[in-house]
Amino acid sequence: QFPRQCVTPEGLQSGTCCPSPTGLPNDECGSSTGRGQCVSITADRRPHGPQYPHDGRDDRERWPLRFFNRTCQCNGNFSGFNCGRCRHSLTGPNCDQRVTVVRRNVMQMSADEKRAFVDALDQAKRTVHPDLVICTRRYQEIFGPDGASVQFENITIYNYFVWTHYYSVSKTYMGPGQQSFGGVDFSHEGPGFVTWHRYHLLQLERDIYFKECIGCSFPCKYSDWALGLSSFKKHAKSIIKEVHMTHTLYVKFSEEKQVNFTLLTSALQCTETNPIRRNPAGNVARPMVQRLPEPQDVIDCLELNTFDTPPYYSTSSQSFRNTVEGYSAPQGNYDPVVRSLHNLAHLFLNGTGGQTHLSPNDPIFVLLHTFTDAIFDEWLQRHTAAGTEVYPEENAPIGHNREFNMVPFWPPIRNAEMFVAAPDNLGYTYEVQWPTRAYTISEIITIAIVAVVLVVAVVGGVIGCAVRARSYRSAEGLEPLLGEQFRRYSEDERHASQSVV
Ligand SMILES: O=C1C=c2cc(C(=O)O)[nH]c2=CC1=O
Repeated sequence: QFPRQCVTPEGLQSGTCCPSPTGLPNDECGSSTGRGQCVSITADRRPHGPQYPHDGRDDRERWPLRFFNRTCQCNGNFSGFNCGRCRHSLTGPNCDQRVTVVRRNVMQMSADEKRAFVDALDQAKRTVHPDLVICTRRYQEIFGPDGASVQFENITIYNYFVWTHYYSVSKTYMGPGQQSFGGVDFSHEGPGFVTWHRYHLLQLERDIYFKECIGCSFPCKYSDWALGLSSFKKHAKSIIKEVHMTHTLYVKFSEEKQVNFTLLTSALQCTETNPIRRNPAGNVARPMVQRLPEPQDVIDCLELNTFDTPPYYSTSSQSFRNTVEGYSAPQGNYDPVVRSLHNLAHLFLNGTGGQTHLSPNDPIFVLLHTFTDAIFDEWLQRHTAAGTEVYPEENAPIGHNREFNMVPFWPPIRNAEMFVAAPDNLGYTYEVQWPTRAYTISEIITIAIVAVVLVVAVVGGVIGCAVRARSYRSAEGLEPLLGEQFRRYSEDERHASQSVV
């Protein structure tokens, strides 16, 4: 997960990763054209949350300081490890043209559109990442046995997407003969969950966009996993088939026991014959996960006002983040036996997609997480003003994830993409029909009573008016309008009707 140009023995020893986007000398971070400059990284030094009782044992803490302490800081609309790219939603040589893609429901796409989506993922599975390589060992061993053969590997674009998730959830290696620590992972069960995964999808979208399709776009697609089991059964086969990538259905990084070795990835040992497994609704040992979330669950979760709550963990109650992640009931109350929303959708798949260290191997992950992100997007629109930071820095909780996210958009590394701001600057929008809340029994009774009262009042009023009009007409009808017999008001009546000033 580092730029290929930076992982030379000299580059690692210098601690500086500031490549030039043009390849020209004296142009680190595109400084000659004002794109960016090479700066020292300041990582957040506040203590980790209590869920992670270690300090300095894991390369991922205060990322990426273990590897590099100087990187590019890009100016204005520029972005990327060398400031050679544009920020999300911008394109063109000067990064001043806005592009917005629409992330659509895969079930509403034509056969040709679906094929194009699957083909793009398939290409991504087979195309070596143009810029990034992965680090296959822990830092102590990064220079190799001879001190000069650095331990990095090429990886394809899709497998890089799998890898970043895998790396983020890996246990902390505590040393030979000691049990690895798995009490937290670095991308789930904490405030960074939705933002980490948002960036994860953006990264795939942008890598495919740049590699495959310069000048066009590759928006992620979603599938609505909150249909409930009965609707899902109607659509499930096609949902699952949509992303059936025939020649690439194998699992990378499959060995969880890797945590006991210093080798980080078993991909190197893993053959491409290890198939992706799916058995939706098939976990008979755990009936609770044989169902899918319901539309009402999404409605309830979107009503929670607070983004996250203490202890900023999988035990938080009344936290939108913990609820959409699926460790709380959809109404927000934490219950250790509950699995809902995103977690339930994963576990429902009952196979590769249900195991955190494997799940992105199954490309249905993209559809599942794009819908999770759509819920986050809707929550932001309903609960924050445009431009609001979900956590302004001074209010940011010190949860375990806050300290060491794997991607630099959340502390520790500050750059323009760090905070999740208004959705309109991310370059995509969603096309989702959000379910609306069904009325409760008491609301239905109240509405019925009010309706009956109104009807009675209106009907009564109409009848009353009609009767009065009739009697008036019958009385008046007897009198000529302008005849001698025209009825006069009595003197008393006339006085009574005069206003007193
Ligand atoms: O891939 C994932 C698999 C998960 C399983 C659970 C669970 O609640 O047991 N949660 C998961 C999150 C994932 O991202």
